[in-house]
Amino acid sequence: MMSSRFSNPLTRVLEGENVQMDLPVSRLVETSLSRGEGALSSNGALSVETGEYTGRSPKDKFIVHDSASAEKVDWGNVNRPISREVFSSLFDQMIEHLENKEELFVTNGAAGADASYQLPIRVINEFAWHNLFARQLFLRSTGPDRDTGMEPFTIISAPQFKADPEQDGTDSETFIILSFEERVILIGGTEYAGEMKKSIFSVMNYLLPEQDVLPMHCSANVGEEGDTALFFGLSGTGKTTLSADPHRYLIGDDEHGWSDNGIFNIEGGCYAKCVNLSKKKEPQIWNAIRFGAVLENVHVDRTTGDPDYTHTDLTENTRAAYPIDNIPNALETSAAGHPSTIIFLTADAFGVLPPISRLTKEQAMYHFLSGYTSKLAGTERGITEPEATFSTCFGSPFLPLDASVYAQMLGAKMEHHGTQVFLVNTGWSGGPYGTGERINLSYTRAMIQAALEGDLQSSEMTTEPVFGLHIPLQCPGVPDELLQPASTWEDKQAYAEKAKELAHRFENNFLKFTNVSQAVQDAGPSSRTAETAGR
Ligand SMILES: Nc1ncnc2c1ncn2[C@@H]1O[C@H](COP(=O)(O)OP(=O)(O)O)[C@@H](O)[C@H]1O
Ligand SMILES: C=C(OP(=O)(O)O)C(=O)O
Ligand SMILES: [Mn+2]
Repeated sequence: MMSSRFSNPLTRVLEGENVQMDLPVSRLVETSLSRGEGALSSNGALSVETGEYTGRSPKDKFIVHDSASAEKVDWGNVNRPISREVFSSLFDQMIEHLENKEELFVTNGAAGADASYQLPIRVINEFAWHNLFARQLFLRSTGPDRDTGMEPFTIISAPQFKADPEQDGTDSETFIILSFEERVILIGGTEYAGEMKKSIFSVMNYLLPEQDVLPMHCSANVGEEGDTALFFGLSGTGKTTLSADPHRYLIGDDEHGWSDNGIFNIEGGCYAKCVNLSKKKEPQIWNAIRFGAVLENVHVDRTTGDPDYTHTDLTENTRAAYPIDNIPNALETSAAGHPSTIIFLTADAFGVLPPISRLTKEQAMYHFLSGYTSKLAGTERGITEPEATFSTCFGSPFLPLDASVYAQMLGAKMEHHGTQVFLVNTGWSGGPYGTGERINLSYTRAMIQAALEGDLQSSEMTTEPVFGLHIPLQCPGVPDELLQPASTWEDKQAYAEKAKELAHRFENNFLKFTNVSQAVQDAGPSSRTAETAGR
């Protein structure tokens, strides 16, 4: 197996007397509490605060530029190169930092529920609650029969270690650095636990395509008939919420692989947004937050210990992390057959996309490449209100390779398996963000149910003129007028203008895709049509 010049200091750290290896959940909770890292809330979950960083720091994320990555990575604003020297110096400093700690917490886990594609991972933390998070979010002990002899990918997360940008060559005191050559991820300066989860996702996005498996930023569930559904979407668009469906079996809430055998979950837990969480609207998630779960930056009443999900005083990006089996109908195998339906979730802050529309094969490719949505407040540093963005494959912050790699794989698989695709707007309607309203969750659920149960197949469709989207005239449980975006806007002229503006954005964004067939290019909106419609 690979022997790296870094493995020795790592082995030294792991053999240190300060290491607490693979503590069970109850001990990790106890230890977090006794170290004063958090408090128990009345539902039994451990509640913690992460200080200044309450969302991801994409601008502080780097990939080491080395012989392994040089030719493979799609370098740019998302995948920013950093030298081996910078990595190696930070690595050495972090090792020293860890060796000086009174206690260290190490969890051995894995990513990828399908044994053929499983990656062993090891997480080294200075905080017990981070180790609890890792234990709950990643796949748990792989067991001796799964011991492939593969060197684990190691996360070293030491938020109290802060870089000195002048000396260390980072952009700030915070850094997330992935080295594919050394199979190490360094995280310093930030306590937001989502960095650990999403950096392993980036690793899987790098490794799986080599094995002919498509990694996907999507949730997944399966119905009684074995009908698998995937829900792609950028953060906050509803992957976790909509995949927790009492009528279907949950496979995973955020990251999956699609191989020739079907789909499998990459993780062992869920990471739900909690803002305005209500027992009535989201009972599965509400009930999943209990002992062993971690509440991150949720306001907890000091007297009663009750979480108050309406508070956003620390951040809008409040989170709950829990093992997937806290959801009653989670599938034990974490795997299912080839998807029959794919749903692209978009939170449209312009308020012009229909709440549900059916996509042709070409439109599906067009929208997958475009990845139009809004960044919602709080998930990334600096985002305070919904901001329109195009995020290729609905997950560009996590894709080390050129987007076309993933898009081509998806196209081929959808074609081969005859997967039907819908675009679902879980964002605004009746006007843009600020004027319109967020589409009611119960309506979104009804539309998705209809799509999955085949009720929209026979429904009559109308073609919306600007984006060429096919909108059902009717959907059980949803008022007809809500289905047609133009009819939800009082000011029709304003609607036409906004639609045109969004169409322009789509067109401008798509200019970068030069290698795409004419049919796919033609499947996008036409701002010329929009001009006519606006007159
Ligand atoms: N129509 C809707 N569809 C889905 N989610 C909605 C809708 N309206 C409001 N929400 C809220 O948006 C958030 C979606 O977050 P989540 O499911 O965690 O997203 P993701 O998993 O994609 O990051 C939840 O807080 C949910 O309550
Ligand atoms: C955890 C994140 O995303 P998601 O909501 O998609 O899980 C994130 O973007 O930090
Ligand atoms: Mn989620």
